[in-house]
Amino acid sequence: MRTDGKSAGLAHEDAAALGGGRTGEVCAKTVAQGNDESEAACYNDAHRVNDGIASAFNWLDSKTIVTAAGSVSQADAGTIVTGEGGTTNAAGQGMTIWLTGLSGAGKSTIASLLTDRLNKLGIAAEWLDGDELRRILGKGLGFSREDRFENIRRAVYLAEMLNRHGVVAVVSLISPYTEMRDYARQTLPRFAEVYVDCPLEVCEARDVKGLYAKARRGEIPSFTGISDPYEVPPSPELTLNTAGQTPEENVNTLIAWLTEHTSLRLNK
Ligand SMILES: Nc1ncnc2c1ncn2[C@@H]1O[C@H](COP(=O)(O)OS(=O)(=O)O)[C@@H](OP(=O)(O)O)[C@H]1O
Ligand SMILES: Nc1ncnc2c1ncn2[C@@H]1O[C@H](COP(=O)(O)OP(=O)(O)O)[C@@H](O)[C@H]1O
Repeated sequence: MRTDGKSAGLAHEDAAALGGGRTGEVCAKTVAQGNDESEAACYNDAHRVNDGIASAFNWLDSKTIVTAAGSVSQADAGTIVTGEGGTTNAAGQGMTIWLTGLSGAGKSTIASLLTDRLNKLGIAAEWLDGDELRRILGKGLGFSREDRFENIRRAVYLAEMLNRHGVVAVVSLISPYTEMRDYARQTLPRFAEVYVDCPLEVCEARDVKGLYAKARRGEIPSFTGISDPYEVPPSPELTLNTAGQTPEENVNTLIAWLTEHTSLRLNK
């Protein structure tokens, strides 16, 4: 895939090159073997990747020129842009809201609600979730420190691409190491680290996916909080306590923070 800003499209093989599930080698094989059902699944996965990334390009304003060669040029910063979904962003509003915390802390719940709220407020926002990213783009990645870092690198790559076109990226990844989150902070243009704080005992009692029980039985090695570290962020932009508050209260706190500290137009 081109990363020089000259190409606005993502071809099927580009999605595959990102390393996603059936979009990689397996796809090449199934397509070659002419297996219709698997082939359709491959293309669906590739298109999901395409949709996620290409949605960044839905927010280009009316002054944006899309050339026959597929290159784009963005109009002046501050212009209101309208996408198919009816959301609007001003160029230069792209930022990343990075939710970090233990499994079961509430990252996905908050990220999903926040993305919805932003979209309803007319802000183009995309949710990049750990589980989903790993399913589509995480081919071969486990949970060693190196693999987690690679996972974060891929998420940062996508977030940067979305940000470049004014889209707010809402990222929910455990991202357990300070070094990894600092990499994201240094790489992304506008970045807010949100610590989704919940005591391990509460996460374990929730055990949304039954993974803590498995980890305690020794069936999942290197499980964050049980047999692998989680480094509490030393200075996040915001901490949300999910043990004592509802998801809606947490999202209201986040929206209030964004209103005060960013240029997002949230008072509509
Ligand atoms: N060993 C181990 N440790 C932690 N989590 C595990 C593990 N194995 C599987 N899972 C499931 O994978 C989800 C975490 O993926 P992430 O991509 O967010 O992790 S990381 O940022 O790369 O550390 C995590 O999802 P969430 O519960 O939504 O956080 C778990 O469902
Ligand atoms: N304030 C809160 N914020 C987020 N989730 C909460 C909150 N209070 C209770 N929960 C519950 O905790 C669970 C969190 O699960 P999830 O969002 O998948 O966590 P994570 O993505 O961090 O693994 C959900 O069942 C959710 O309903």
